[in-house]
Amino acid sequence: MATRVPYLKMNGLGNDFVVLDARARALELTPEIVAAISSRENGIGCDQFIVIEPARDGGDAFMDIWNNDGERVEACGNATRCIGDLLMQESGKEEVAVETVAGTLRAMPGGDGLITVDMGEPRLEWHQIPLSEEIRDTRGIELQIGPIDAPILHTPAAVNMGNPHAIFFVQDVNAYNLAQIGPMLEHHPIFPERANISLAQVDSRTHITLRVWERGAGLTRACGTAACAAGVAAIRKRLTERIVQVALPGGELTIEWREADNHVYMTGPAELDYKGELDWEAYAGRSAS
Ligand SMILES: N[C@@H](CCC[C@H](N)C(=O)O)C(=O)O
Repeated sequence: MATRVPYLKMNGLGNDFVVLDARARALELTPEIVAAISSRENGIGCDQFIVIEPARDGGDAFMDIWNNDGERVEACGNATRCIGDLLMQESGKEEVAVETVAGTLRAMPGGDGLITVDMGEPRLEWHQIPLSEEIRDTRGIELQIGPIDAPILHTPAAVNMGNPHAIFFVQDVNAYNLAQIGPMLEHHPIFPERANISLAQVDSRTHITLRVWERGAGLTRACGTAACAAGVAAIRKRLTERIVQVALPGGELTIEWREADNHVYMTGPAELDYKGELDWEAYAGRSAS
């Protein structure tokens, strides 16, 4: 008999997730099953695959995160708002602690139906990003693509928000073919764990426009950790104030890097699209063949 596994389809600014709840029943996941369910061609389709597991360290739940290519990752800002919202609704609490491999993140109401997540401290040292060679100043690392004397893109900032990010500050984010250059930069040898690649356009001291090529997922409508990383990079370069609106193709996030605790706070929407059930054996069988 087929095993029907309930799932939720959620999104944060169009960055979409298949969410499974493994708190009551453990699920035997493999990269192949995750990739099969995440496929937009013959699966359910999502940018990231999220599994809610029992808490391991006194929080409200553990969030296991996979990219749609079937690789497990450390962080996802938009999914943290979604799971935080879910856990708050379920428990009636005003604040919840979402555990991830990168640390425990607090989620709370952000006003106007939005959710705020304390994303913790950005990591800025070259070995924390990580980079494959010692670079003292990660506000602009030595990396360029295109001709040596007329590079197309160069000197990105590097920030780790639980996961690795490179941010290229440009005049016009739409002037580049990110689908073409994103994969090259994601796999550049300077990033031993690969990297999420962003193009950031500073519109004013309180507004950034951002496009993101996500490691393991490609072009997405939004990336929460990239918005945090871009905010941090812009503030470090003294291009913006400590609170910025970051506009992504899917909508806007408010990013605040507080001086008081050195933490980055991200505020934005979390949406439940629908509830479904999937046939586990169909995906497990397909991925085995
Ligand atoms: N969409 C996410 C980031 C997901 C992980 C990323 N692709 C990686 O590989 O690090 C977000 O909202 O932060």
